[in-house]
Amino acid sequence: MTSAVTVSVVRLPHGADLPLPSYATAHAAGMDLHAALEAPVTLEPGAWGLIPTGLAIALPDGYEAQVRPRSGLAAKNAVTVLNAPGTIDADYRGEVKVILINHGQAPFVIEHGMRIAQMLIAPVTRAVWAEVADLSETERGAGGFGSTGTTTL
Ligand SMILES: O=c1ccn([C@H]2C[C@H](O)[C@@H](COP(=O)(O)OP(=O)(O)OP(=O)(O)O)O2)c(=O)[nH]1
Ligand SMILES: [Mg+2]
Repeated sequence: MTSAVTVSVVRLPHGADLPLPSYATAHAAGMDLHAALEAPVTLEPGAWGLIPTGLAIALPDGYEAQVRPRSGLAAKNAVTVLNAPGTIDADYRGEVKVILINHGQAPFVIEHGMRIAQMLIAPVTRAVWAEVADLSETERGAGGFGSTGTTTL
């Protein structure tokens, strides 16, 4: 059994009729987020929008929530999360919103209750700096951005 953390949640009035996000299968990593809309929203080709979920949450200290695309929307409609993965900070108390972009060639209509993205809860590691004059040497060194080539052989 995967461990679970308790996340406080408030359902805002415009999402009061929607179910809380839930895991679609026994071992799903993400909970699907629903659009909480007073009226349908149309994203024209190339357009993006901030889509409300009707939820405000309080994560435990040491955790974040990540807002990620749903592959079905991407594969079928070229609709994805513009800032993926979106970051929800543990100290954020505003409404969770999803920045959706329509990369497709047809308008995409978002209806109230539509499952538009998924949210993962993940532990956060914070860093402290150790400023030094030189970094340790490695085989890679400063090579990057394709320095190892692109062929499989
Ligand atoms: O997809 C997202 C991304 C962010 N947020 C909320 C929660 C997050 O804690 C807050 C700030 O997000 P971020 O740090 O990514 O945005 P910013 O542009 O740096 O804004 P800020 O200056 O408020 O940190 O906005 C969302 O609701 N959805
Ligand atoms: Mg920020």
